[in-house]
Amino acid sequence: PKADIDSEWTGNWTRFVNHSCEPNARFWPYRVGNHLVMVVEAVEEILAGTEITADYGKEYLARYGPHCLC
Ligand SMILES: C[S@@+](CC[C@H](N)C(=O)[O-])C[C@H]1O[C@@H](n2cnc3c(N)ncnc32)[C@H](O)[C@@H]1O
Repeated sequence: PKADIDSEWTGNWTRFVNHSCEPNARFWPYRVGNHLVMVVEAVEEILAGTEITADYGKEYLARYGPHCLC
């Protein structure tokens, strides 16, 4: 099943994760009991002060426009 998570109006710090074609983290779904949660998981060492980015995926970019700056 597919689900959309919209963080436009509420959320935590993860709502500020921007897209990158060379991301240092990824959105990764986990099921916790009956809940589907999305975690932000590092895919490489991220030094303090580095912007955390993730690949939004083709579907998002096709729908909302190419935000890719690389
Ligand atoms: C989840 S929000 C990310 C946080 C947002 N930049 C902010 O300051 O609230 C997603 C939105 O951020 C912007 N965005 C994300 N990645 C971007 C990028 N690489 N270049 C330009 N805009 C980006 C787009 O407007 C996108 O719809």
